[in-house]
This record gives sequence, structure tokens and C-alpha cells, in this order.
Amino acid sequence: MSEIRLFVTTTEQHANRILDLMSFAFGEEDFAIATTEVDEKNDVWQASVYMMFDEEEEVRERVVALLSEEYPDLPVEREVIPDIDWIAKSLEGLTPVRAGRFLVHGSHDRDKVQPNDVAIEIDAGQAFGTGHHGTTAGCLEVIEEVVRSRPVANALDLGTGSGVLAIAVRKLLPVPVLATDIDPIAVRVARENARRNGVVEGIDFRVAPGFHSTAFRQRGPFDLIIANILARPLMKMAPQLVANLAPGGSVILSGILAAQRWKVLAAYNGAGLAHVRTIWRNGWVTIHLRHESHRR
Ligand SMILES: C[S@@+](CC[C@H](N)C(=O)[O-])C[C@H]1O[C@@H](n2cnc3c(N)ncnc32)[C@H](O)[C@@H]1O
Repeated sequence: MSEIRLFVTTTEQHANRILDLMSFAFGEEDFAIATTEVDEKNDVWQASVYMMFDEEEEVRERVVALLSEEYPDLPVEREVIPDIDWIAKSLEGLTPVRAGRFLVHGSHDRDKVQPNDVAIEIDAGQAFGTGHHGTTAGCLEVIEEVVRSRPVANALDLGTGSGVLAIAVRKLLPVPVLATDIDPIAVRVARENARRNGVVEGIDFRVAPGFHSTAFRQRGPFDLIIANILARPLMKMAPQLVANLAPGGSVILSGILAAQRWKVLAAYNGAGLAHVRTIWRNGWVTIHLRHESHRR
């Protein structure tokens, strides 16, 4: 069944107000709510709520009702999100995965790479991150967006697994990347994957639990931090993560189940970050946040 996005297009200030109204109306219900910057120069933003096709009518009525007092003339627009058969996808395991311009593929699928693809070659192995999981694909999509819209000079991939996200950053930008994992096997696999993808020179791979390593102080602060771990450790490490973020920097968090997203957002809002966008993939969410100092 298709997923639907209902949204309104307005300014950042009003999009944030509408996000508050939606959060209040939909509370802990299982609908993703997000604001997205469409055009920074002209202050064009969208506030969106995502739902399944059969919930659209009810949600639309509720959205129209909640806007009726403050925004009676704002049209509620609609987008159908293309269907993805996730069960089939997970069984496909070894087929290439597209996320934005990235194509993550195994060595047996090199011939599937198209001229405009940013190809990342990862064979399924001992570390997490072949691109098939919703969290990895979500991070790849947001990495591309961040890199397209902001200057990035120094990146951190915390919980690198197969190294796929560090490799992705380095494939787009010739900037230093620190990639860490609590698991020494993952770090070894990630380094080998980076070598195979021709980007090992730019990535510093280290074994580190959370932020417990001198590498962070030596190499930080970072203006892009990506952490695809799990909600609980992400919430715990919010203050340390933000302490390692440069002013105006971006943070991409994943490994978060849809129902946990509010708690994670609250932890990071509390630590001074502003929500930019939440995207869904197969029940998992990827959250993009930005350092408050960037906000107008
Ligand atoms: C879900 S995988 C993500 C892998 C890859 N970044 C991706 O997006 O596909 C999470 C990785 O984080 C590592 N990890 C879990 N807890 C960690 C911690 N506290 N500090 C560092 N790494 C951690 C795990 O060993 C695992 O490799």
C-alpha cells in the first residue's frame, strides 16, 4: 500500500509553528511529521505528515481542522510516495541498492553501475551496512542532501560498521573523515572496504566506544556527524555528540524506530540542535538536525 505525504508550503517560521500544531494533534500516533527546507534563499519550507494511503482522508480532515484557525488559506498538498516492497527487498540481499545518487552494490554487480551513479562497492560480510537496511539507505539519502546544501569540511561517522557512510561522504567530498566503531572487526572490514573503493587515504578508522577516544579531540570539531546506532545510546550520547559539533554543523541520526523518534528529538533539541527533517524507511527513521547557531 502506498504512503502519502500531506504538506503545506510556507516560511520556516510558519512551518515550525505548523509542526508544533501537528505534533500536538498527532502526539504519539504513528505518523511521521517533518519540516523540510525547499529553498533557503527564498525561505520556502514545507511542513509534512506521512501516512498510509487508507489513512489519508482522516488525516487530511484533521490537518485542515488544525490549520483552520491560524492558516485557513494555506492549501494542503499531497504526494504519493512510491511503493517499496521491503520484504522482497530484504530477501534480495545481494542486489544493488539505490539511495539518492548512491548505488551500493556487491562486487558481482559492477556492471550495474550507471555513468551518473556514485558507486559504493560493499560485499555482505562481517560488518553491518550493505545499504539494504532502511537506516543505512536513509543516512545515504540525507548525506547527499547535506552535502548538496552546506559546506562540509570535516566529517565523523560514528558506528561505521562496513564503512559505507564514511565511504559515501568521501566519495562526494575530498574532506577528512573520522570513522569509528566499538567493534574491531567492523573497523578492519571498513578499512578494507574503503581501500576497495579507492578512498582509504582520506578516512581515519579507529576503534572507539562512543566518544571515548582522544581521536575526537584531535580531529574535531566536525561539521557533519553521522551516527547510525540505536535510539538509547544516541540519546545518552547527545551532549557529547553536540560538544563535538562545529557551529552550524549537521547531524544525521539513525537506528531509531518510528515510535522512539520523539524521545531522540527531545534529547537533541535539549542539547541545542534544531530538527531539519525526518525520513522513514521500513519503520526506521533517519533524523537530520542542525546546530541552532545557523538558524535565522
Ligand atoms: C546499525 S550499524 C551501522 C553501520 C553503518 N554505519 C550503516 O549505516 O550501515 C551500527 C554500528 O555501530 C556500532 N556501535 C554500536 N554501539 C556503538 C558505540 N557505542 N560506539 C561506537 N560504535 C558503536 C556497531 O558495532 C555497528 O557496527
